[in-house]
Amino acid sequence: MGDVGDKLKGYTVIREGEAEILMHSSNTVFFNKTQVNNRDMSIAVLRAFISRRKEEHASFLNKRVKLQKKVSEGKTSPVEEKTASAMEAIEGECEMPPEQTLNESDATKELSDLATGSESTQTRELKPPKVLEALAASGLRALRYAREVEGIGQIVALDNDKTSVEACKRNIQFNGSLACSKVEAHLADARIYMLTHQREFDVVDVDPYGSPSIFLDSAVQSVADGGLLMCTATDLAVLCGGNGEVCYSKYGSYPLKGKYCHEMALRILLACIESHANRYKRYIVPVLSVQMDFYIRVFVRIYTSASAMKNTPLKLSYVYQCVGCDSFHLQPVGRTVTKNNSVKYAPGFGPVVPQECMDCGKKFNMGGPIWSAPIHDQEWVSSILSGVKSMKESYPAYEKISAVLTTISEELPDVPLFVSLHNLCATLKCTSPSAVIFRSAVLNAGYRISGSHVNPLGLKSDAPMDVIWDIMRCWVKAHPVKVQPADQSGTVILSKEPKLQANFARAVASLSKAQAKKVARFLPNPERHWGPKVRAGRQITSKHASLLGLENINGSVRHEEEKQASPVTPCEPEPSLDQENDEPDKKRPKIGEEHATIPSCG
Ligand SMILES: C[S@@+](CC[C@H](N)C(=O)[O-])C[C@H]1O[C@@H](n2cnc3c(N)ncnc32)[C@H](O)[C@@H]1O
Ligand SMILES: [Zn+2]
Repeated sequence: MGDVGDKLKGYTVIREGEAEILMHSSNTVFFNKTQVNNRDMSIAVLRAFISRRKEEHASFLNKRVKLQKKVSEGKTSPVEEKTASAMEAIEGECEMPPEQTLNESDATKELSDLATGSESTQTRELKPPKVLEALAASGLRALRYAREVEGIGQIVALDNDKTSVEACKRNIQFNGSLACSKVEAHLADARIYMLTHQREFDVVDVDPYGSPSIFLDSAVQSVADGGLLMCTATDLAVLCGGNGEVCYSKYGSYPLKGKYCHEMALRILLACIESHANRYKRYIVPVLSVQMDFYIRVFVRIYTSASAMKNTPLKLSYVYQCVGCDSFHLQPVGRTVTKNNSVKYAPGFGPVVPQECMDCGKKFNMGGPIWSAPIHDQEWVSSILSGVKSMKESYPAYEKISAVLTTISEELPDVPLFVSLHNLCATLKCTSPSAVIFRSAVLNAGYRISGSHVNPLGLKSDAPMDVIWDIMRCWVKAHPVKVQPADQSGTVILSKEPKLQANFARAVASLSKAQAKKVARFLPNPERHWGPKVRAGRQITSKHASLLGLENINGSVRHEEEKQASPVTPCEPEPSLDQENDEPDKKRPKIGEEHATIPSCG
């Protein structure tokens, strides 16, 4: 007992979910308790992945039995024969990637799926999923996966920091025999490890300090076919347009400042992962993409198919955003042309906008390319949400993650980005209609509308911008504004007569389901300073203190290091919570109109 007591001297035990870690008072290994939301959400997705994988495997076996029956009866078409032999080759663990054993042009999607299913779905026996936690720090996440996710297989936890790996090993021991049998920790550079373990992991988790960009190329190669890549980015200031060139150099896309910048950040990250995957004839299918607290996190499945990869340009778009009125328009990167039953790929027609904004006459900034296809799979979202609700007690961050998932479940899946009601009103300098009234006018005009999980004031709609402005013109007719200078965007917009007569009568569907059921959608932070932590081992400066709060840095400020660059540049959170009648925001400076240097989100 004395020995154990001595060994634990200077440590405190931190418990999250089922796992416990030892944290030394010197706190040299990274730990941020605010990431409980991130870890809970990942556990929820992992659970859904495991059950989905079982269903897919059962369906694969079923289809294969049917196909084999057809083969033995000699009733197969040429495509089915090829599929059957491809499946045999897969079972015989041939070296060739499955998609190369098929003639891609004539194999039907379903049959090709049968032949190219994930390695684990290809064999009779479904092995428990192997997980890589590429940037593990204390190992808390890996330990929670091991202890809380039923049916999980081996978990490899990596870190390139010796102290972190030692702490991780100690924590594995501390969590008992189950943890010891499932989790192993290694000192390694994650990039090299992933590159030398190609397609080996059913799940790869990348949770870095700041940007994941340097890990993406090897991460997409390390995921098995049909496997899941989970990836965090905390560099929101970069992704949200604080420094467009840096974003371009890291992610290959230009961000735009605006109320939708957090959703744009998610879409930039997805486009970037897709571009790395494409290099290896792979492509992504997003399952869930979330912005929470001070970071974004995406969950995507990765598949291999040279033919499916040709669809990538159809899933990407540039974004034209007006510098005057913030109207935005998507410019697809590619398109398809169908001729005599054959599909050909071509560059997108453009530009989709004239030189001057059709609404206010100002110029456009062009951002992107972004991922403009759906960022969530709504079937997955429902099953993750119902899984979370059925195991409420096992999620320490239940309230937060169920609120986020509920809002996501109501997002229009096929509408990228959104308008902000306050922003529209700020442009026109008018009072704001309530969200319910505005939603009603959009619905009454025959369009769809939903909220957005990234912004309580964001409204997603398939209504074109001219319809949105017509609705606002009609609103202003009933709620007049003071005369403004002639060159202002709002004045130009209001000088045109609306083509559409907006109907503001309350529409039945104008309340979101969550609002109707009075389910919380946006929760305040549980504590003050619920934000990012500095890199472990970094000297704390008073700059960090002002960013993170004294509590989060144990009060240890080193004043002489004031000039050192800050590793964290958190993006300001949106201020209001489900407020529908607030005054419009002050307009932010526009890129291209003024020299905006603040790394804010909008
Ligand atoms: C944000 S922390 C990870 C937190 C952890 N995932 C959790 O949930 O608590 C990032 C970790 O990545 C490690 N790291 C940074 N670069 C790395 C690399 N190239 N290879 C492996 N680990 C790396 C750092 O030492 C640090 O411990
Ligand atoms: Zn405009």
